[in-house]
Amino acid sequence: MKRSLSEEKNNTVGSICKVLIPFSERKPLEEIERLIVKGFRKKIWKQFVKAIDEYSLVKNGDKIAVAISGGKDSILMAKLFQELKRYGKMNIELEFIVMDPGYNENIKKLLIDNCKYLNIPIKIFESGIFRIIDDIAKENPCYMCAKMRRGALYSKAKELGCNKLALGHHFNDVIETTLLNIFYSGNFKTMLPKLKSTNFENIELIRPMYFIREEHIERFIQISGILPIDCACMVAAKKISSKRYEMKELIKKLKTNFKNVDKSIFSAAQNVNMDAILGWEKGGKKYSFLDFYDKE
Ligand SMILES: Nc1ncnc2c1ncn2[C@@H]1O[C@H](COP(=O)(O)OP(=O)(O)OP(=O)(O)O)[C@@H](O)[C@H]1O
Repeated sequence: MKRSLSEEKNNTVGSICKVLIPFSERKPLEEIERLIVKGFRKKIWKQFVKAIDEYSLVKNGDKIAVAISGGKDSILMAKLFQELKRYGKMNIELEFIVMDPGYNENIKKLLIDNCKYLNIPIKIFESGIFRIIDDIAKENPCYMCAKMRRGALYSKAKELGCNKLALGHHFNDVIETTLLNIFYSGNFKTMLPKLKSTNFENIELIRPMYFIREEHIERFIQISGILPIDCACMVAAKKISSKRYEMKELIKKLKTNFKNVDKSIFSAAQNVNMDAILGWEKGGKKYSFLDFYDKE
């Protein structure tokens, strides 16, 4: 029997969805903005600026589409970009884009209300992705959804004349992805801080929250009194998030014995020793250490 999307959501979303309960009423906007550049200067603001500098993510004249899902990460990212424009020396233009995949009314209302309160001028566009995925991608909904979502965001960014698309992935997303790839795909591949789109010319994807830790984002959101969207997926939230959740728990457990284990996982992608690796892929071509063994 075919279940409706709302039934599906009730059945799939549950224990792994972390709901962030605000510590207090929403703080006034000026206080929230001050919190970003003062209270969380070291843990959030400086990390944001560091990623931008270290990986040259933003340049003068950029027009950046800041992708907002309404979750904690992208809400903070939007505010960070506004602060960068306000205080930074860079001359950039910002567009805040929200793709509505078929959110239910309450979720959409919460998203719009949060952005209005935070003075984030969003442009919402509909994609109908949840419905399409529910109909055509029963086997691998998360993969299809992520692909379609990326496509929809790139298209909108291009339509608005942007040369960059910013996503709110953070430090924990990066190391969890690295582990997911090792454990479930048998490859060593991380999430990069920037990449050029192969399908959409002249547009670069950037991840300026690359160094920011999730715990600091959560704390900032809770102190600000914002109630972000959580688990808005209505199709298959549990499938991929449960694996990600597994990685989160594993890292947490490992940290009790070795507190820098997260840093090590992150650094591993910066320190790949090509003299001690069996095989690799570059530009779609596979190589083995044997290809070079007798030539050295
Ligand atoms: N519906 C959407 N509209 C616009 N951008 C989106 C949407 N969904 C995801 N994104 C972008 O992709 C990023 C990663 O998406 P993912 O679903 O993994 O989010 P997340 O880790 O839960 O982060 P967030 O807290 O921002 O939702 C988001 O931070 C956001 O920048």
